[in-house]
Amino acid sequence: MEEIAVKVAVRIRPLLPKEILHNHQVCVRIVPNTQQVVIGKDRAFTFDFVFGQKSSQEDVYSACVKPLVISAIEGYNATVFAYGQTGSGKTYTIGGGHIASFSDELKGIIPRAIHEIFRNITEHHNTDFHVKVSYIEVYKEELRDLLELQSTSKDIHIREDEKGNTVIIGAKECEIETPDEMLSLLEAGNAARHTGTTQMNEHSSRSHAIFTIYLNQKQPKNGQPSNTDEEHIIKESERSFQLISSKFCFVDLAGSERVTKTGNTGERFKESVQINSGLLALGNVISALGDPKRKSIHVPYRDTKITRLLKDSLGGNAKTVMIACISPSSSNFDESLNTLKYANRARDIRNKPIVNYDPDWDRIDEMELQIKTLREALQNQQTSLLSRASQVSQDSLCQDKKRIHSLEEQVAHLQMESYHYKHCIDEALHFFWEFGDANSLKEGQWQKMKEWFNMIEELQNELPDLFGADSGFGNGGPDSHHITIFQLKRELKKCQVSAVYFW
Ligand SMILES: Nc1ncnc2c1ncn2[C@@H]1O[C@H](COP(=O)(O)OP(=O)(O)OP(=O)(O)O)[C@@H](O)[C@H]1O
Repeated sequence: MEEIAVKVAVRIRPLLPKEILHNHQVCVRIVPNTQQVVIGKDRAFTFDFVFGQKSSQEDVYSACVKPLVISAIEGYNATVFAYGQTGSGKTYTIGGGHIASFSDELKGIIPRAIHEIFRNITEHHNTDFHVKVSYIEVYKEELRDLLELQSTSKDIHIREDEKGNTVIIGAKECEIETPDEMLSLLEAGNAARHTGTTQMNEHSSRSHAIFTIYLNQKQPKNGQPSNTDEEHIIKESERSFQLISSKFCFVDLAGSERVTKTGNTGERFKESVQINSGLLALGNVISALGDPKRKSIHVPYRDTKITRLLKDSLGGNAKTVMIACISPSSSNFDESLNTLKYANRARDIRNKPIVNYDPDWDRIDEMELQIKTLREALQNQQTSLLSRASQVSQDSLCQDKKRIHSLEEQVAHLQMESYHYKHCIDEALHFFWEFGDANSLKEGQWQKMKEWFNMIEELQNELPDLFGADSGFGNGGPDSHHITIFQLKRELKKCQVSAVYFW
């Protein structure tokens, strides 16, 4: 996995009207055509990007943030965070505050990124995007949902998933369809954020704010042509997809401040203490991560909420840009020098960005494929069962035919035998009639003769077909044999018809 450094930009804001009024001197400058900032006479620092007093919002956005938007669309997590002394221009740069009152030119990073993200979404015809947004703040070490103000800090928790991603549980995630919807949530969240007036800044942010855009994309796996390409239309059920989930965090940190200088008392003083301790903890995390022996050093992420929230952005799997904001005024020399040192340490942090494929989706994809294969196997089995059954029916029909044929032969044989016996009986009968009248027979012989005649009569009644209905002992003969064969053929026909009906 490739390691890349956290990129650090420095932005020097212009002198403010009141600073000009008080004749403040400028103590910071940029060395032309370099990425160097010099503070005082000769303290020089090199950064990835440097922006002077004349740099526009668009300059900052397109150099530092636009590449991160592209990365987020590709599936990387991205973070941009603004750090600096109170009143140095963090909220202005990030795009907080009352954004609707700004002209397009003055709009900060978040509104620009929102438009860029939606522009990219409309260009990716092949991909289904689901966009969500959450907006929370850490105020006096408590989490607050800026999109659901009635929820309490106890409802929101910070967790880490199995991949080391920071997950905010319990914060409202709003589904978004258009850039305007997202901008109005940003505006509403900005308005709900804790701000206050201090001597250093009329609209000072008293909290760390994190605006997160979640991008879930369902896209065809590599190598599959687009369905907009008419020659390659693939059935939806046959396409295989991958799900990529990334997030883009925009972090506006509360400003570091010297309590003596701000003149804060009461609630503002308590806020200052919390803000400074959070930023100190963040400084410790940055120092630990930038330490060459960092693998053996404990990184104190768990010390504060803001360090826990930024864990995957600092030393994790995100692509991260830090924008250090400084005031040019010599009255803020010490704070600006501190910010430059702090920012310089952040350049040593190495992250390991990865594209966030959703393994659950891969499993679903795999299961869908298995179901498809099983369905096909089941269908094949049904077809082969049917053909086997029809083979069986053909076989049994053949067997029936054979059985009927052998029965026919048996019946013909019996018919011939019975015809032969009948012939013998007829012969015997004629012989007895010729033999003489009853008087020539003895009593016993006459009795036997009568019994014999009765037996022949009974047989005639029982087997009329054999003896023939119209004659004494009938003339059954070969005709009755044909009748039986005809009946058997009829039975055979019935068998054939019922076999065809059954299958
Ligand atoms: N690059 C800039 N160009 C013009 N004005 C700027 C610039 N940066 C900051 N300002 C102005 O400076 C003032 C302080 O800026 P901002 O509120 O953004 O500071 P901050 O660092 O967020 O302060 P805090 O930490 O107290 O919230 C604002 O009036 C803002 O409009």
